Amino acid sequence: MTTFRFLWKLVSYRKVLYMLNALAWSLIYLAPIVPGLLTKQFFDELSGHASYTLGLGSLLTLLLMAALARVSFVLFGFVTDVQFRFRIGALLRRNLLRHVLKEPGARAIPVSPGEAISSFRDDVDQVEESVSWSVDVLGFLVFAAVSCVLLMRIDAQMTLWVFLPLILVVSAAQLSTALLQKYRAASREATSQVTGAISEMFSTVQSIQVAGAEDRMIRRFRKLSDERRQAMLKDTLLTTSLDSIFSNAVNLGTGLILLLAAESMRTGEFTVGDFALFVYYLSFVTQFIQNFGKFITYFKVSTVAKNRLMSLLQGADPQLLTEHHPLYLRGKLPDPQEDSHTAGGGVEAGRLERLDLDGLTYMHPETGRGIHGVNLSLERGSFTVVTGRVGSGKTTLVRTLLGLLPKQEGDIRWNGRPIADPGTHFIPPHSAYTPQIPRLYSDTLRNNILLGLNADEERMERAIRSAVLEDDVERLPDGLGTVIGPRGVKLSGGQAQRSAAARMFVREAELLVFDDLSSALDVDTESKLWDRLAELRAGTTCLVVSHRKAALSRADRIIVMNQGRIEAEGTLEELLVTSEELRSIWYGSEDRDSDSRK
Ligand SMILES: Nc1ncnc2c1ncn2[C@@H]1O[C@H](COP(=O)(O)OP(=O)(O)OP(=O)(O)O)[C@@H](O)[C@H]1O
Repeated sequence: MTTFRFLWKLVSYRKVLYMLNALAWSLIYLAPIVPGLLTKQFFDELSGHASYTLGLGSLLTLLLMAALARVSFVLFGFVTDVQFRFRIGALLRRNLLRHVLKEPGARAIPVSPGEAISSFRDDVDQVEESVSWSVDVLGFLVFAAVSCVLLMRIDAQMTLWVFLPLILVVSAAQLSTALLQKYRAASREATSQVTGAISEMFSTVQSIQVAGAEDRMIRRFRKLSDERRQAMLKDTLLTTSLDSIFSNAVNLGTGLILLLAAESMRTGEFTVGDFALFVYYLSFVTQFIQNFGKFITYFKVSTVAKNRLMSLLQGADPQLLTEHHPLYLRGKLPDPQEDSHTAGGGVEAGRLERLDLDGLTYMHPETGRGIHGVNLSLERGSFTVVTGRVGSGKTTLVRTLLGLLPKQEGDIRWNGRPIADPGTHFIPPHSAYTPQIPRLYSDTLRNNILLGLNADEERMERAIRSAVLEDDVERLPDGLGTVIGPRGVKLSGGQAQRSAAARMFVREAELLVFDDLSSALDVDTESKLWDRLAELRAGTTCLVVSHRKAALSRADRIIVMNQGRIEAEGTLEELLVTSEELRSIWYGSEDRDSDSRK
């Protein structure tokens, strides 16, 4: 999508507002025409060259009225500008955020969160700036046309000198386009690298301290900051140089006019009023030429911003970014649940009888590893354990099933019905999931478990009991109302995992998917958790990634993964006889389990 088309789509989002804004700024730019003519009249009257007289009082009144009119236009212009800018910026951010939220969870953004935030903030601002300045160009061109006609009628040759700098400015800006884009892209990239590094450092303070890596982190941060300084310097230097070209070209024009005017005035062809009009308009032309130059710069820079925003779409249709949607700036917001249902392609509640995976394939593009041709069937109420060595593809399998990674081949069928978009289907009440590393927020434990769900106390208590969390809740200073710190740092690893399990249980979904839930639990707690799950949620289908005996010994069926494929499957008894891989996991697990008990 070209930058012009991209900006045009944004303009057409609020056409009327844009036109009002353009009208306001055209009037602001046109307004100096009147005081210019009045000033000419004033001087012509004084020097006796006026063809008619208005009188000093009338002239002053008219000048005052012109000034008041301009002030009102400026106020109106600022109101329309702010309203318009806010709306197109909000639309861009809304569309981008919607896309990010709809992307398969594990690949939501292609950059670090810090870099994405910097794009949401700076790139959108840049685009806003460019659209906003476009109305100035319109106003300026109208002013240029009107003042050109007026001045041409007085002295055509001199008029040329007034407008010559404009041609110089446009040519200079055009010539430096490629370089400016390159420098701006580099400075934006360097800024995102720094923002990304700050966000990574803040989120991994503990790991940095434990690894004693403070000095190395600071060195890396210093290097990134240095690179940013250099990139910003080049960018600012070029932008400032362009600015100075713009203003000096205009100063040159002024000098030439003064020389020419002096000559013409001596010969008597040029009145003092004409001179005043030229000088008066020239000051505005100077300001407008600079603004025009700014617009050209912003337009070029917005190409860089547009490309960066598009890269966050990860190959999706670029039109998504400028699609027109309501912003709900006034009144009641629509129910988000309803919205996601209609947008998500239909989430019909449905009791799970049978889930089938047929030839499911996902290879991580970065490593070419993942899962290949996985076939699997889960019956209602079954407890299936996926096991295998580190890196055998267990997590990739459950993430692809849930639509957190986009499947590349294969079919998923829910009660025999193909699921086209797993990402919108495998959510509560169909399924709930606990990832390997639970994500908790700096809020109360209750809010972390509910995440906005409207569940009654009884349901909450059931979830907490299923997750074997009741004793921990009792010991917390404010029970469920205890704030658990950023990313749940006030909880132990096991408590965090069981809180994430409670979050899953409270959703009372048909299918529960656990990815290595029990890795921070002791054997007794884990056993209790599986027992309670069986007792409190009979009929729930469970898919569990684990290598631990507590889970393996309860499994109706075990799937053994090796290098992204299913190597063996069956009951524990069968596999202990037939699968070498399972035997090594089972007996290895014995050592690990006894270690964890020590
Ligand atoms: N985000 C990623 N990008 C690139 N390759 C990945 C990514 N995640 C996993 N892989 C690769 O895919 C393969 C399967 O990884 P996966 O995480 O599914 O294994 P796993 O069996 O769950 O391992 P673990 O027991 O350590 O969780 C591995 O070879 C891994 O290197």
